[in-house]
Amino acid sequence: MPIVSLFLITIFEYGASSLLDFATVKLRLNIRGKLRPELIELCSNLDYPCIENDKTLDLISRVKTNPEEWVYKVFNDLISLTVLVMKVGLILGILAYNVWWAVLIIIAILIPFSKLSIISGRVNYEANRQVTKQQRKYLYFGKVLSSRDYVEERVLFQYGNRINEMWLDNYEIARKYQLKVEKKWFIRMKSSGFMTAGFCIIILFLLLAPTLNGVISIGLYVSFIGIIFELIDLLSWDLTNKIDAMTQSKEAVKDLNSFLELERIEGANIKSTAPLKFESLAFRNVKFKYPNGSCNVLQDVTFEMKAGKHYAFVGENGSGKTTIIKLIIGLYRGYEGEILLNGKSLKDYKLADINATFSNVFQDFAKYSMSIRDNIEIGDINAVETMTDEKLHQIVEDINLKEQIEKLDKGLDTQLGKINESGLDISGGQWQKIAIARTMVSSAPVRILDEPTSALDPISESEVYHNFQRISKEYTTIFVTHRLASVKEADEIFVLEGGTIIERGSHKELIDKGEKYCKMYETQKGWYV
Ligand SMILES: Nc1ncnc2c1ncn2[C@@H]1O[C@H](COP(=O)(O)OP(=O)(O)OP(=O)(O)O)[C@@H](O)[C@H]1O
Repeated sequence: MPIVSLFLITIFEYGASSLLDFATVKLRLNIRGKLRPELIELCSNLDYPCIENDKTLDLISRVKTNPEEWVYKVFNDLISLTVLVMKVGLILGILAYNVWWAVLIIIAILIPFSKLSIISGRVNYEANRQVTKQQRKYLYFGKVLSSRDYVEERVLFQYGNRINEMWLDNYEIARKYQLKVEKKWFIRMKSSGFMTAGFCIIILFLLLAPTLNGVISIGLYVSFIGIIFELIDLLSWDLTNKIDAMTQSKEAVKDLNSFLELERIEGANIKSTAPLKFESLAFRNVKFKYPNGSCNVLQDVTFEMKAGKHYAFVGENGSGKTTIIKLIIGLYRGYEGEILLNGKSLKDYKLADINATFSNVFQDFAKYSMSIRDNIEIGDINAVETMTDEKLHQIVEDINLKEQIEKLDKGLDTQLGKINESGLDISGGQWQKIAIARTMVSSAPVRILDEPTSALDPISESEVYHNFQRISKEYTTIFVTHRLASVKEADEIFVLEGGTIIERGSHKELIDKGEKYCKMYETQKGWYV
């Protein structure tokens, strides 16, 4: 019987541990499969100011680094802690049955040490938070040193050593901080372990007297020695360690909750399929300060735009042109004053409606490592299925890219960027033309181009402008530009300075006025004469 039992137990032990390994792998994969896609979707719905905020960025980066590990750890730590508590409880129970006062002493020691472990877990996770902050910096410098986006300047300026130093500085701060916290943690844990061991040994000494007096038998005393040493092992390291790990996991889950509570945009990633009929857009005494900024970058901005007209914002660097565009397309809602779309506050519109009303090309437009076709089609995400080659060919002709695309073996299906092996690397100006094409493909009634032709050669620039204006006749257009020659045709030009509109009118009116705009225009004209 004993041999058969031993055999069965061995088989069970082996089978159970293999089963547990399998279940663990499956659980991990399941958590990953559920959590990752949801996190990615939640990230893409984040309100724009959240993405610009330093603290939120750190939170996102912590949450995105192995979130499934933390969730799995909480589950795993909870099970191991339960097993440990049961073990300790059983040993204490045996001890209590024989010498109840020893158990009271042990419990009295356990309470402060458990608290210490909880504090230590929090400190450790806080260290993790600090390290992520530093990590974001050194990862950035690492990217500057290795990414191909920086390669030309890296070679030209030979700044490798300097950036390497910056990388090392930030890396060292993170490393030293972590080391300091881990040292403290080790000393704290070890000393509490030694103290627990000390107290347990004192109990053994105290039990000597009743043993010598015959109250406790020698056999029982010997088994107490075994039990107490087992307890020392569990209490001095395992239990405190587990409580610490559990607290860290709890903090990570708190982070996950804070991430879930971040402000999100209802209906982000959705574009209304039926764009609004655009009638007017008005700014009334709009003042605006960036969430992380110290002062207003827009001061009492007031203007009105009507459907079918062409408008332009001009002004020096930093005067607030792009900020106005960001407010128009609903990226920020924390402004003073009023922004009215068709007479109704912009804040009362769903983002899906705003998205369908405005299409724009930003100065720092994105370069997608996808085919030329996909790069253009995402400009009207609702019409991807119905987009015809004819329409796409017309657009590439309008942006002066037809000839170059025709020379490519795969034409519109040529992959751009470097993530594909056969990806084509195109020039800055060509990327810019593709970004402009995204606006042209869109059915939004208002088209915004923010500094759209900075990388274009003069011939392309004039052709793109000419074509853009020709095909945008029934649209309302808003240009932000430094090239004043390109805004001559605009119905109304707004001249910005220090976040305020200082002049407005047609090109002719502003030239006749002879003030800021006129001076800027004359200066630019002087370059060519
Ligand atoms: N995300 C931001 N957070 C804080 N301040 C910002 C942010 N973006 C811009 N600013 C500040 O707002 C002011 C206006 O910037 P904006 O980009 O609107 O100027 P701009 O007229 O478009 O300039 P440019 O002609 O150089 O493109 C600047 O002083 C800038 O430093």
